[in-house]
Amino acid sequence: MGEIQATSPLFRMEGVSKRYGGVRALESAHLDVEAGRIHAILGENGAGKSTLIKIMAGVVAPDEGRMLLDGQDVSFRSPAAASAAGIACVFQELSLIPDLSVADNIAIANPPRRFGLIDRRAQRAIAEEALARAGAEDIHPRTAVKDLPLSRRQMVEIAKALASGPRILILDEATSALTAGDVAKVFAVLKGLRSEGLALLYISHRMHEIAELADTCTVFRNGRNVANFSAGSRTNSEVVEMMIGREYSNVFPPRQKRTIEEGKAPVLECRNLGWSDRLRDISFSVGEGEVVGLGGLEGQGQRLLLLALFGVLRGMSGSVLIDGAPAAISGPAAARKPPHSMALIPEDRKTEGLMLPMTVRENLSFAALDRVSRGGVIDRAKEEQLIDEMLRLLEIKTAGLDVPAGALSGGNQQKVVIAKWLMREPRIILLNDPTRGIDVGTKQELYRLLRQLAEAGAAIVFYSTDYDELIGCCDRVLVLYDGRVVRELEGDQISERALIASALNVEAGQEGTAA
Ligand SMILES: Nc1ncnc2c1ncn2[C@@H]1O[C@H](COP(=O)(O)OP(=O)(O)OP(=O)(O)O)[C@@H](O)[C@H]1O
Repeated sequence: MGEIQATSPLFRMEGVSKRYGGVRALESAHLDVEAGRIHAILGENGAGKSTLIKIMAGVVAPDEGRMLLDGQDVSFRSPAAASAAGIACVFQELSLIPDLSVADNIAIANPPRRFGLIDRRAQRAIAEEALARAGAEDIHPRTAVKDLPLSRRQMVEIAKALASGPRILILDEATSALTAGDVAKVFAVLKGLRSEGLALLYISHRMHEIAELADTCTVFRNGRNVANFSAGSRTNSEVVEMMIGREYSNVFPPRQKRTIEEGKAPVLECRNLGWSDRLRDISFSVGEGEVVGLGGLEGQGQRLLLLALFGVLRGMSGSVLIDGAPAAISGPAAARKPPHSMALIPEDRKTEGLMLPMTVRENLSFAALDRVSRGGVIDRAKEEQLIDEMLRLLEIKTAGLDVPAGALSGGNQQKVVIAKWLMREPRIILLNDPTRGIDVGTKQELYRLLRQLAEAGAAIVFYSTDYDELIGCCDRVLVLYDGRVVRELEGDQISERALIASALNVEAGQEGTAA
């Protein structure tokens, strides 16, 4: 249990609970937050982390318990009330309005006025200062948010939080959409804010981020705070065990030594794929049972390559062969169906993967319609059995099958997306950085599942921004740079060092900037 400080902390939460219907999202939670410290909140998907911070940020009202700021009881009826008290939040889902400019978004809650009108000049100055404080001075305040890539939008989000002049800054997986360069910048900014005396709450599933940033850690499990300790005083495995409440062993399943049958065509082969100047002369093949990784810095063509294979891009040059025969994949609908039987597991569950107002059952059974219906009639027993299997395999935590997908925690929503695709039993599985926001325990299950699918004959292409994942999961890794494959690493050659060196394309000495 957490040690309680003798002096009163900047912020304290005592015995806070929150239930959603029958689900206990938070159960008698206790938390002390100190000024000048970075406090990591850890826990598996659905442990209650987002609920905790939504309560702190005035988004959700607790059912019971109290909160104290500077030793005084506080309760926030709205996000504006929490913000006025000095609590700002950067959520994992972006809150910016795409059609407005960066400056409008930053000042939206409190625009500066002059003679009753919005003072554009003052607004721009506020935005410039906030962007500079967030280490994003390169973003122009007049740019429309919709014209910025996701990682830059996230920086605007951080600037927006800083513009309210918070004493407590909460970041809920705020770095999961950032490029490595931006993450390094954000970390420097956060450390600077710490030395200015801000209290920071940091939620992330990435253990190396916690190790680098945090001073204090609190672990939540099933809505309760189960441990509180100084960062660095526990090993990673110990921390994970606290999170998942069971023993934790090696994350990655052993890599298989594969022997490809002579004369057998690879399941998937691309020859000289090109698309505008963004994909250039890409050739590779994936055999039955193989997991081939795509590595490199973000934005080097990896996502486009997956879209190209899935039939989304028009006007591609080169050819794709499946089982040795030229494949004419006219679009995603054709890609999904036999004989191709492809699946593309997306990273962005909100726009590509899930129908949030629909129930978990509807989301899942819709995907597997071909497998659960015969002659146009849905076999309910079969549907139930398939869905059950997936819920168990991926440890999806939901109050039931008939709740809307939008009521699941972020990580659990992503698991439903993965389940949805895997239920179709695809033969070619394309994964687009699918484990963002997924807790370490479930990642382990996912890696095992991928291995099993490969062993059952699937061919897998796995793009990941997480080096550990490429090292642990893949038989080979193709590193992309500026739309080309610049290196192919195999077996034990796949190391962090090799991946980083080839990602920067240092050996080839090629000039260029990463997008
Ligand atoms: N609006 C809601 N309606 C119903 N249940 C909810 C709602 N919001 C959260 N829950 C449930 O509360 C529990 C805690 O969810 P919460 O989002 O706090 O988890 P989390 O620790 O942030 O997870 P993740 O790491 O996946 O983001 C989950 O079981 C979730 O399904």
